[in-house]
Amino acid sequence: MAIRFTKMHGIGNDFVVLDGVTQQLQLKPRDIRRLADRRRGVGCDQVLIAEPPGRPDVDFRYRIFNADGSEAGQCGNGARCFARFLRHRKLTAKRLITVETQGGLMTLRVLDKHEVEVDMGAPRLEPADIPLDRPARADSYDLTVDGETLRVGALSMGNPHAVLRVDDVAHCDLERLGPEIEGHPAFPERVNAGFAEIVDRGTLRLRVYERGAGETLACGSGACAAVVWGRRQGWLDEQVTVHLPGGKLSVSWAGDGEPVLLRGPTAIAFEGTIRL
Ligand SMILES: N[C@@H](CCC[C@H](N)C(=O)O)C(=O)O
Repeated sequence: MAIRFTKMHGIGNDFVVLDGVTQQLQLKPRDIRRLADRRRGVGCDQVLIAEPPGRPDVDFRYRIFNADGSEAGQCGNGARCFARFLRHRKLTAKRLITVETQGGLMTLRVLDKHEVEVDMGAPRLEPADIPLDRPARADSYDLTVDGETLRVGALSMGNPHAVLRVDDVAHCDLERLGPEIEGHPAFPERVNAGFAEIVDRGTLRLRVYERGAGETLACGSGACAAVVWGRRQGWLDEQVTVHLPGGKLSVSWAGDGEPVLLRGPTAIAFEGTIRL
């Protein structure tokens, strides 16, 4: 099977994006792993697929697969690239696009040639919605990792996130703690692990060890989760610039029950065909 693809990235979080509207695609987890393989395939953190919607009030179905072949409910950087891809491939001419994901509905707003803003919906804080194996909702949770107790925030942005506050993100223990938090038994569907340094009330530095992909250069939903947790702790204002290894994103959140807005650039790296 020969598949046309577009290789994109949002500040270095990279994607193989596929048109499953005009192309017949039936990909198995091993095909996703092959596409994502940086030596044997195209290489990416996530594979994104555009499909026809399952309901009339939505423009497209937006499917997200991690490099390890698992399917995810949300990808913020991917959503921005997805909007640009839909217009680039002439699948739509709209600037305001509604998509459905496993994690819920999202609105994508194309601001100019490169910049896209995504309405990520309201964060979900109940343990059952994350999912997190804890009997009651709390501001932070104790997580035992390697005999050490970590105090983390946990919430869902349509996908699960744990956020840990660190003093210096450049020298935090992400390589050791990232995989331990990702696979911690308290998170039955695994979790994305964010390491956040609060610089001031409007600035965060963040690194994310992503579920199913390892450390990425940026994670949009991770940036939103870190801002939500930081704001609920009283450390951050409504508008926050999040600095990630690959660049910066803008996140704004008015507070409980309100949607999180994520804004940043998108890039097309190259296009081609791969035989699976
Ligand atoms: N890179 C993403 C998140 C991708 C999915 C995540 N690894 C998961 O499994 O939930 C983003 O920009 O949000």
